[in-house]
Parts: sequence; structure tokens; C-alpha cells
Amino acid sequence: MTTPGSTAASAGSARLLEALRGGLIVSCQAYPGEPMRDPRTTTQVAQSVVRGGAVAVRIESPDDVRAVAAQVEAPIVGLWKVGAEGVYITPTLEHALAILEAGASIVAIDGTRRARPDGLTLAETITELHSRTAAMVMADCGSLADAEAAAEAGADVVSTTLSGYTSERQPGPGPDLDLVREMVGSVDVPVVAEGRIRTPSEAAQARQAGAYAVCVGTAITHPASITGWFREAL
Ligand SMILES: CC(=O)N[C@H](C=O)[C@@H](O)[C@H](O)[C@H](O)COP(=O)(O)O
Repeated sequence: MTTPGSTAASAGSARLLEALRGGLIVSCQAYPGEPMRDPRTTTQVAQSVVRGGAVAVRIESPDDVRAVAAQVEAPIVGLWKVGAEGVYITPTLEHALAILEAGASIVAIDGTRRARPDGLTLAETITELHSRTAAMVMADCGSLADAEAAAEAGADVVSTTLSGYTSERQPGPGPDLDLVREMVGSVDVPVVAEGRIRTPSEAAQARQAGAYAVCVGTAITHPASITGWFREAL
């Protein structure tokens, strides 16, 4: 049954999706122990990428989401990484709720078919998030089968974020454009191309492959990696 609250939530989601259509989402993340891992720095990076035309920012951890939400009007795709192996991207319902509470309007969660640490299924997690909040859920997937299962489980958006980082697909040097094409051809929710997009030309190719929006992180916001690419070329 549709309630007034759910109608308002779906109108908000439709507006948000429209704002993302064809746009660039920039992931602004610094990893534990790195010099730039500071909510104030993340906020300045987020402000800079919005100035450059990002339609949304992807921000990790409650502290960073809270800091960015206070200063940046662009929508936040929030996530919380717990560890770096297995199910580590917003692994539980509680992590997802904390990220939304901090100010994200979309929560990115592990969208693979692997067992989750809190014992909930992906479908149960998404159902709870939809019933308790007005937020949209982005499922970070590693394969076509993940994306199909995530869309079936109620994800509002699916992404290629985990391609090459689970056992299902080999990581290439660049983005997994084949997976973008496969997902676009198979699921009826928006597909975000994310992962190893290094150049404007690759971002454009992802759009041509059918991506609804394109998310770039390292190539824009991680100076240590970018410096390494240049150093290696010399
Ligand atoms: C696999 C994983 O944990 N990806 C993370 C997800 O938030 C980030 O470390 C990436 O920077 C992000 O996906 C953007 O990708 P790229 O930095 O390649 O443009």
C-alpha cells in the first residue's frame, strides 16, 4: 500500500535520480593513516569537486559524511568501510543507518551475494532501510549476477564498484565497461559505472556503454596514487 510518507519519499528519490542523470559523482576518500584523512580536508575536496561540476559526492565514514553534509549542498552517496576484505562496504544495516543519520541521501552498501556479517540478507537490509528512512540504496556489485540479485532485492541503483575486487571478475587496468553494458542490458534500475575510471575519455565511454551516471575517485581525489602514475611513467 502506498502511504503519504512513501509517496513523498519516492518523489524525493525521483528528484534525486534526475539530478544524477548523466552526471559525474566524485568519490572523495582518504584511507586510514593517510595525511588527507581528516573530515575538514574531505570537506574541502568535496567543495572543490562540486565547484568543478560534480553532481554528487561519494563520502566514506560517518565523521566525513557529517562534515561534508554541513558544508556541501550536493547529494552525498555515503558509505562506511569496515576493514578491506570480504563484505566491507557498509556491511550491516546498523552501519547503513548510521551513514544516513550522518546526512547521506543515498547509502552505498555491499551489493554482492555473499553472506553479510549481521546475518541479514541483502533484501532484508534494503527493505529495512526503505521502511525506516526515505533514502535510496546503491548496491555496490562485483558481477552481473550480483546486480540482478540486488535489483530483485529492491536496490534503487546498482554499480560496478566491486568488479575485480571479488572472486567473480578479473580486474583489468581500466573500468569494466563490459559489465556496465551487461548490467544496463539486464536490470531496470540505473547503473552507475564505478571503479578504475582514470580519464575523461573512459568516463565518456562508460556513459556510451549506458551508465546512468559515472563515479570517479582515485583519478580526481587521491594525489598519492596520481603522483605514483606519473612517477612510474618517468
Ligand atoms: C573497491 C572499493 O573498495 N572501492 C571504494 C569504494 O568506495 C573506493 O576505494 C574507490 O575509490 C571508489 O569505488 C572509486 O573507484 P576509483 O577510485 O577506482 O575511481
